[in-house]
Amino acid sequence: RKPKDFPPGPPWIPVLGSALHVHRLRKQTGYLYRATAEMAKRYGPVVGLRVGKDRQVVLCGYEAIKDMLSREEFDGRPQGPFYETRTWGKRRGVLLTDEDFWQEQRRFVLRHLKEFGFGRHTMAELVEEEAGQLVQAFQQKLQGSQNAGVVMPMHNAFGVYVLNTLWSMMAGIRFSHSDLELKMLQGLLTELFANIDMVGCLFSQFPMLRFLAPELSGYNRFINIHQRVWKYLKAELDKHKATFQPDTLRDFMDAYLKTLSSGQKKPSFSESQLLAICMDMFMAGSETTTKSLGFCFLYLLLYPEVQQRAQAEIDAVVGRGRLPTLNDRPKMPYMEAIVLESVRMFMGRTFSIPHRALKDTELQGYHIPKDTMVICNFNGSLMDKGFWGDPDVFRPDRFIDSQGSVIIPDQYTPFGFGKHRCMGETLAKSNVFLFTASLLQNFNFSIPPGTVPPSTDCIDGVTPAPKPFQALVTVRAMD
Ligand code: HEM
Repeated sequence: RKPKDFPPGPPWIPVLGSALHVHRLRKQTGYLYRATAEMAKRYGPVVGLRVGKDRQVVLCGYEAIKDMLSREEFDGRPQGPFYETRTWGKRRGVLLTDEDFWQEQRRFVLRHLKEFGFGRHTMAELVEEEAGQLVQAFQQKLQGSQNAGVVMPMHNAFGVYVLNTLWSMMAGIRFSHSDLELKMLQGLLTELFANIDMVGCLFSQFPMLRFLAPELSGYNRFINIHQRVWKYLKAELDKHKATFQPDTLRDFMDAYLKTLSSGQKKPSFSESQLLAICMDMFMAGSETTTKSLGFCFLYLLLYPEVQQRAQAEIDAVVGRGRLPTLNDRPKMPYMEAIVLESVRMFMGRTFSIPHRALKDTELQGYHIPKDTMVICNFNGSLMDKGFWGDPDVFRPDRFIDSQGSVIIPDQYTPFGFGKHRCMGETLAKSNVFLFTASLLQNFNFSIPPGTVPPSTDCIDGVTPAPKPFQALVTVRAMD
């Protein structure tokens, strides 16, 4: 039964709730974010659904999103098999935990990552090092091609470089580009992200399917992928334990191990929690930034004039004699605006991580019972025609005011806000900025001759991915 004064939405039928309606709309529109945006046109910016066992409220307008994200009673994260199976039956990590447990762990992660890289100076060194490696790898691929250039896939060109900036802080590791196991794990994660949604998946909404159809419902694959990531991280943790010295902390893993052995640790600290944090960072950190970069280069191909303006800014501020650094960033508003626009194009096609009402409450005049899942469809804020005017156009200028400075409107919410705000925003933006600026300084990117322009359609999933595309990469002439 629909609770009294619950937000309006499609009818609920026994067992399935509104699942069939959502499924049909998703098929028609191609994407879950579009299906719920369509519902918002009919029912308003706060849509109430039931999908299998889950009571969900989807927010599609900026006012409703702001209202929810800034209120503590919505700071819960969903509970249930989907959110617990990934950490073997107990809620662990920082991405999908809540209340005191999450607060203690979030505080610890932020404090110690600052020490090992989130601090301005170290982060700059790590990101600059990786950007340099990325440029070198492109130079090697182009060696001998003279002016003709090389056609190469661009949608997935950044995975290992992005992961390295984060993993140097977490576990002191820089992965090699020939690390086949890592490539395999990244491939599995991309596959996993394409087969589940932010709001769950078949076996989380209909938990009986775990037993009735474990293969068909994706349950077995979900377990298998998590087991492999877990095993990989556990092997690294074992290496750390074997070489751990409490007086010389090398990275975040060491800092956590020291707390575990201190005898004064709070009950939320455990070895499996350390592994869960690593898994969360591995998942939250690499897929998001890599895909933002994918969208960035997709649009740079489609909007060559944006690429040329960025190159003119890079030449004026940095020149060609050295690579760009994060210190150049304040003097490069157009490049900064490209970062903001790329992340808008990425997150405008998806949702926030789901929240959960911690008690019976109200939102925008509707009753929200305790334990309802509440999720923001960022399409409603980042692609709102009424606000942005031409949301589908890649136009970095929308973030630059008449004085030439960067302005970020409140409506720009891709990292969320409130207490669960993204923990990796600074790192993600630094990566997108420096990887893009370094590549544009040295190369031109264009649509390969004789091919059609790449599609801006994406692959649906937890985070949207650009469809595979290729670019003709040529060395920029020194003039
Ligand atoms: C372009 C890249 C990224 C985008 C667009 C993004 C976006 C988001 C969003 C929307 C949330 C949810 C906020 C909420 O629930 O209210 C989030 C949470 C989170 N992000 Fe990111 N993120 C990015 C990169 C990263 C990176 C690089 C890391 C790792 C360092 C990271 C770690 C996290 C964590 C741990 C959370 C959970 C925070 C919490 O619940 O307390 N993210 N992110």
